[in-house]
Amino acid sequence: MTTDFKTIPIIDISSLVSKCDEPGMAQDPTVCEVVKQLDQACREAGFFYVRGHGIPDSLIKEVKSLAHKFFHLPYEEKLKIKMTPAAGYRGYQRVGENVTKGTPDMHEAIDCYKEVTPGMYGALGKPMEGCNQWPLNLPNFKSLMEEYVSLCTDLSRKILRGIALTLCGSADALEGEIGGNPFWVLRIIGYPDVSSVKGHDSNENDIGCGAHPDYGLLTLVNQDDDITALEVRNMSGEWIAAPPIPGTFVCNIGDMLKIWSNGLYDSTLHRVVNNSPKYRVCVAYFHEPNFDAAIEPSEFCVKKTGGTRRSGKAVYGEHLVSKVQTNFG
Ligand SMILES: N=C(N)NCCCC[C@H](N)C(=O)O
Ligand SMILES: O=C(O)CCC(=O)C(=O)O
Ligand SMILES: [Fe+2]
Repeated sequence: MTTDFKTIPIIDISSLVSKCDEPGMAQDPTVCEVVKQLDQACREAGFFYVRGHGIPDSLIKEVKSLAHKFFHLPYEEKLKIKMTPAAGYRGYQRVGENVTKGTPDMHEAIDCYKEVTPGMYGALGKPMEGCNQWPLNLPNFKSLMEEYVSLCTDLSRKILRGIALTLCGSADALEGEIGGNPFWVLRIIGYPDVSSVKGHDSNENDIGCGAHPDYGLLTLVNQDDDITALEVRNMSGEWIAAPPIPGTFVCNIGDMLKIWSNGLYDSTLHRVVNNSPKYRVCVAYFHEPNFDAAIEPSEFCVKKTGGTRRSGKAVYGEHLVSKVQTNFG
């Protein structure tokens, strides 16, 4: 459960990032301080900013700048990498094609997933089988995004070692069968500016992305620097802004970590409203469990939360496929 938080905490994770693979790191006072702050943020908001994460600012900026370049291409060009079920739901989706709770979202996006080869996970993985579709005439797009994914994967692994430490005293508890071979999702998202969305009298279409939780373990949001559009719902239902803070990622807990923590951490609802006169991009990296992991409340967290299991088992891949299939009608 979240609380009535009014702001989203900022955590400097530099000591966790530099020491999380050292033996004895669990006793290091600076690591313990980061871990304590992570725990508090995850309990109270399920959302936090990280600084001191070690991913170069130049790369973070370049990723957004290439995203802007792609979305500025003519529509026919973008359609060359159109997302289809046959392509494993990978590729470009136009504005309004993604649907949240029955309402079309006012965003366009490229969805990318870790590769799933034919037969890799049997029937479970079949809908996601395929290779990513990259823009053909932005030659460095693929290599830049792949480098970005690899750094985000490593950073998420480090943050999850801190979270595992606070939840059960052992840094590798979310590795192995849970997340030792993590699946990932990258969404490169563009939100039209307010004038192009509210072209006519209706304003029911002004939601860039409707209220939703994320699906996996941990999300890293890299958003445009000058527009506040992401909003997070607190316990009373108020929408708390998550404005861009240069040099940081916004991080949030997904459904699988909610289950594993037995609800101690919530996969907090959030939405995107771009009321700005500028086009906004966001590149969201989703760090997920192993595709075929069966996630259930961990013993430590059941004890911490009073002894009652608040959830049954969920297979991550099934959860993802059911979400993806309803996202596109
Ligand atoms: N992989 C993630 N988390 N994607 C988030 C997309 C959120 C919107 C989607 N239509 C939904 O309803 O979930
Ligand atoms: O655009 C953003 O800031 C967040 C996007 C988001 O929540 C998502 O794609 O899951
Ligand atoms: Fe999200």
